[in-house]
Amino acid sequence: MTRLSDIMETQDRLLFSKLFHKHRQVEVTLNRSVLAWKETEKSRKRSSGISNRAETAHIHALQVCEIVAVHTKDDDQDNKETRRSRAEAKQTSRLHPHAFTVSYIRRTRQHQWCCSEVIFHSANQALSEQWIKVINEQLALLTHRPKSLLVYINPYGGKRRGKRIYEQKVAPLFGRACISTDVIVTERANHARDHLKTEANLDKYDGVVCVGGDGMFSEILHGLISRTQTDNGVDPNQPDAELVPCSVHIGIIPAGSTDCICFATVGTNDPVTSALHIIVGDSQPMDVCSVHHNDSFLRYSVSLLGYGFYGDVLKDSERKRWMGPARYDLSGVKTFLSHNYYEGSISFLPAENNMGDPRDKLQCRSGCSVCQHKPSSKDTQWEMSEEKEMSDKVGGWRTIRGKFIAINAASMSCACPRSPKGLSPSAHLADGTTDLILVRKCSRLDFLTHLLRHTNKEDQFDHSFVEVHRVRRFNFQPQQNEMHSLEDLTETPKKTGFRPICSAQTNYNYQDSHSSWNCDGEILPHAAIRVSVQPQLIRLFARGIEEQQQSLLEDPCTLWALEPNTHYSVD
Ligand SMILES: Nc1ncnc2c1ncn2[C@@H]1O[C@H](COP(=O)(O)OP(=O)(O)OP(=O)(O)O)[C@@H](O)[C@H]1O
Repeated sequence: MTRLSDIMETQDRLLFSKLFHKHRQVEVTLNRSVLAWKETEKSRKRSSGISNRAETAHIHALQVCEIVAVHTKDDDQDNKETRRSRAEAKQTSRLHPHAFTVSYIRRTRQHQWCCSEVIFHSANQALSEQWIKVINEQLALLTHRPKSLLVYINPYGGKRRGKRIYEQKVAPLFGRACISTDVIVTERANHARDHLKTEANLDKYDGVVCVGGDGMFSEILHGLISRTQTDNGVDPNQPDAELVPCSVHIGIIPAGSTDCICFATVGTNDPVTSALHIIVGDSQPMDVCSVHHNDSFLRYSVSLLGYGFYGDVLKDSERKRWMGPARYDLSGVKTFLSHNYYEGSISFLPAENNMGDPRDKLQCRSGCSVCQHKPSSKDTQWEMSEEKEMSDKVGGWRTIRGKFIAINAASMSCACPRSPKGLSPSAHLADGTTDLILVRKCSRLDFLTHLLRHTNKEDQFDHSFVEVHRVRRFNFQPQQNEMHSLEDLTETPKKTGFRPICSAQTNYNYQDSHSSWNCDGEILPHAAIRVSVQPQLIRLFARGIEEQQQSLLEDPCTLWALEPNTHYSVD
């Protein structure tokens, strides 16, 4: 941890002045990293012996990189104050009429951020203007901050509030941070994807922002990746092609009914928090799985690829769209009771041992060390050798044939408010791997126990019928023409009391005998697929989920260690 005092002492002061804040005189210091102010009046009183905590100073500080903007104070800002403080404010304004406002990020709760303000007054106009100029010069050095954004709004996502959310909560913040925007309100599904693919002049923008849910994010993802490959002459139909990373960042303003990608990368679904991550130019790399059937490209996935249980739930729920979000619950129960398993063969290229393990309890957090590991030349050779090996040989591809209730590939934890740990609690956003979870056929009760463990603290992989592998690639080939209900397994069928709602079929055809792949909420048209993780193919305006320390919530400036007899805080 860096101490605030170290930063204050080691970095050269850019500016130091006595200004007024909340009607008190304060000593304000700016250096490259920190803006800090100390109440001089308070410390004078104390040092005159009135308080026995004579040495105590109350220092407020904020990081320059978390300043949103600085500008001349608006006249109506004083109106927010109480009657008494309004009178004091009037007096301060009379004596020190020149003021500037610093807008900055304040952490509230549950990973949420808000935009707060601190106002400094001065009697001297030139001094006030100098402060604005020098702080702006420091902000201009933060070159990773976006200046120009292309925004797509899905007006029909979630509760149809996308446009209002953007106009009321996000646009004013972008305006304050002097970010210019071109806004497109979509007129049909795939409007944003097609516009990005062919028309958008991406050279003009530092980022693309989507206002909507996961479906809308997926449109932006597909449009941007496709455009980048076309511009670089890469054929996305080649399953082994190494895709070119997108140079433009993606921002997500959550306004859908499912906002899992936002939740997984920011830790909360709050439009203001997301807007602030965009403004400060946060950058979170993210792996993307490319999914192929033979030599044709199907889709990209960043969160969950699920065959069997999750595929069946999605397929069934699509028929019940009229029910709204409740359809997922009904289809979940129905699919659980149907208790189908599917036979097939899965081969995969395991990640190297130094890439961690899905059960190591190391969660992917902001600045994750696992995601910062760059593939070594050995890793690369390993990948190159993959086509030669289709055996069970240790160190190369492995093949498992069997009967599975579910096959899931989680490229991130897939945590959401309903399943706080997610499908694979230790999956990483950007380590170049996906966690392949195989749930073999088992009893209903066993499967229920496994499912329930997604909602509590128990290890959902600690079952004899579940195995999990961290992999770089995998292929799935379904067994032809077979589908069973587990009811049919015993030679003399037992009455379990659970009659399948969908009765087991006797006349099989291809469509009915296979499950479907649920690819980030979309059904894939083929069961036989090849999946390749494309490491860090995109970057989001996010920083991953920050570790939350209680002290940090109470006082964001405890980012730095506290000094004895000195209080550091942010208003
Ligand atoms: N103008 C539009 N009209 C109709 N559909 C649109 C429009 N713009 C985008 N879409 C589509 O709407 C779908 C759902 O949007 P979005 O993800 O924003 O909301 P959502 O409520 O989370 O949706 P869902 O829960 O159904 O995934 C997306 O797949 C997107 O392609």
